[in-house]
Amino acid sequence: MPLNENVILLDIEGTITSISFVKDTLFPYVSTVLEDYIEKHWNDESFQQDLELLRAQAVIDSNVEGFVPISSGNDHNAKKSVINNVLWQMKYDKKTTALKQLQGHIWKDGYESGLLKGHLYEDVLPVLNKLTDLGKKIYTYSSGSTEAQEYLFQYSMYGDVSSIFSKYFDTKMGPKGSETSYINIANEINVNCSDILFLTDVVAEAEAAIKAGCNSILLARPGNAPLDFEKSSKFRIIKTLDELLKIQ
Ligand SMILES: CSCCC(=O)C(=O)COP(=O)(O)O
Ligand SMILES: [Mg+2]
Repeated sequence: MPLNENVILLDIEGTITSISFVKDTLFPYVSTVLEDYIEKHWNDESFQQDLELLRAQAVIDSNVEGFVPISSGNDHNAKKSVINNVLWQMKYDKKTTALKQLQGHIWKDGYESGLLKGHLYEDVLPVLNKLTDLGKKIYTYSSGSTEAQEYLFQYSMYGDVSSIFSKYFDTKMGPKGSETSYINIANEINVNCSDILFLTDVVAEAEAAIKAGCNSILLARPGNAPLDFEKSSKFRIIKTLDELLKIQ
């Protein structure tokens, strides 16, 4: 079966980057520096925009069990409540645009100081370069903000590899489990869904992409959650991106 699609759309965590890098390095970095970051950046325009999103998300979340509210104002209690709300969202690995935007801004310092280096599996760059040579366009779609994605690639363990990617997409296109999000991405890049191959480690995301009319392949990387046998049985499952070149 040839690789017919011209657009390769990649999930990041669990697909081209290890889940361990995200859960054991990126997320703990945020938890560690969060208090200092908020103290230092509270009055910055960029943080005030992040705060506006966090407050809007808090209104949406207010009925969720265990919800941690954000106090109004700019005093110590307000700052403490923001920290506690962010830690609560992170505890449940919430994929809200508000949390993801703030995390991206916090990781920027870590990447620029050299403390963070974006992880990529070793097969990723050689295969993406070959696919690019074959005329394929490479895009990413992650719950991580587009800025967070760009930092990961600019400051990757292989140096700045951001030029391989035509564009990054995040939850501003919609949640990854919703078919509409894939239609939005297709519209953004002016192609039919049938011209997109979406690679992911999450069956629900693959199913949403298929419903939208895209093709989808599942990644089974070491350290990923085991794939549900029945639900994943209708998909091709690959262990590394090398297998994409074999279906040329
Ligand atoms: C762009 S790196 C940060 C990844 C992240 O925050 C995340 O939630 C991972 O989500 P993905 O959609 O890439 O599985
Ligand atoms: Mg993933």
